Amino acid sequence: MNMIEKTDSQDPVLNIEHLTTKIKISSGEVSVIEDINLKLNKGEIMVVVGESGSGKSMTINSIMQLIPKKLLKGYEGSIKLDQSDLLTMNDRDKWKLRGNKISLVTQNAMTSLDPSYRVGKQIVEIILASQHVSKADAKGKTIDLLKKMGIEDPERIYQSYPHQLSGGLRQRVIIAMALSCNPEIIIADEPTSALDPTVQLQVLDLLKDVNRNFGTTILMITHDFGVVSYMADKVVVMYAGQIVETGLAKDVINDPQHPYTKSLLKCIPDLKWIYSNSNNNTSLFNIPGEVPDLTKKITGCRFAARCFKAVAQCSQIQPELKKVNALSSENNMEHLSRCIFAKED
Ligand SMILES: Nc1ncnc2c1ncn2[C@@H]1O[C@H](COP(=O)(O)OP(=O)(O)OP(=O)(O)O)[C@@H](O)[C@H]1O
Repeated sequence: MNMIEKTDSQDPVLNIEHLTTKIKISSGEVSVIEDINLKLNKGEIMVVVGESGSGKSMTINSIMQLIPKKLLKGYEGSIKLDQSDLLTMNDRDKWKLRGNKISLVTQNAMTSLDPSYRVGKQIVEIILASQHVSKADAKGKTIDLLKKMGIEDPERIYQSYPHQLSGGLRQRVIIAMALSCNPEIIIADEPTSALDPTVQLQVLDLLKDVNRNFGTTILMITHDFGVVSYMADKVVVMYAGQIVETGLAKDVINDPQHPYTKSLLKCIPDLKWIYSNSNNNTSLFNIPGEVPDLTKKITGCRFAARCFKAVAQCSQIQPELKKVNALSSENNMEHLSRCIFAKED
């Protein structure tokens, strides 16, 4: 029986429930992400933010099923794409569903492009593999996509090799490539972190255009809250493998409840140009200490050792995610925080 079911437009495009991913380590196993819940509706931009080691890549690699077999111990929970659970379907259905629905945009365009082929040919190959079109139509579609990515001379870029392009142009090509199989979701893994600041903004703008013009749902990961405030409809703040705060981006930015979120917000040099009503401190700030080693036992809140608000109770009891009083009542997105001091609904 084919496991791929039809989508109801009301259903989330991606629905992750209680996802825990365990990997093998020399002393046994460790949960690198724990009890992750994410719900993405069509056309939304969700940004997952956190420092290095917070579990962003493991979340994306779990969705993309990219964790090497020799490292993976197992998954718990579900990852539903259009109602079908990637974790319970057979490999053939899984690759077909994933291949047709999700495209990945990575931070280093050079690793996604084959240096020995002209970029146009690489996009044409993807179109020919995913759609029943002629070679001439695939070329026409590629030129059209390059044009839609804001590339002024698409014929020249089509004929170029990856190393002949600037970082920004390469990232535009990668986004064109990601769109070439008409995905419902683009997963963007730190798509701008290898670029100059001015080019970063152009690529973020391009992703916003893609979201608006193609209706593509975007799940992005970043360590930079500036990117969250510029891009996100919804935000998920991760720390040490857990979600510590989530909600509509404007609620979380204007009324952060978790001390980790507050600290990340303080790390942004200047938010005012984006949120004119923001009262955030504009001085540069670093969070002292490091994300804990997950292979060691942690009692209590995982952020307690670095938290400016911690009390004795914080290192004794692990807090649950609890619903806080959201600023906005629109949308069905709850504002949740994993802190005993979060103001309850
Ligand atoms: N190959 C691995 N072996 C052991 N532990 C790993 C491995 N890869 C990741 N981890 C652990 O999994 C946890 C989550 O890491 P992950 O790479 O998802 O974080 P991240 O937020 O994506 O960080 P970065 O921004 O540096 O990629 C961390 O505790 C990390 O040490």
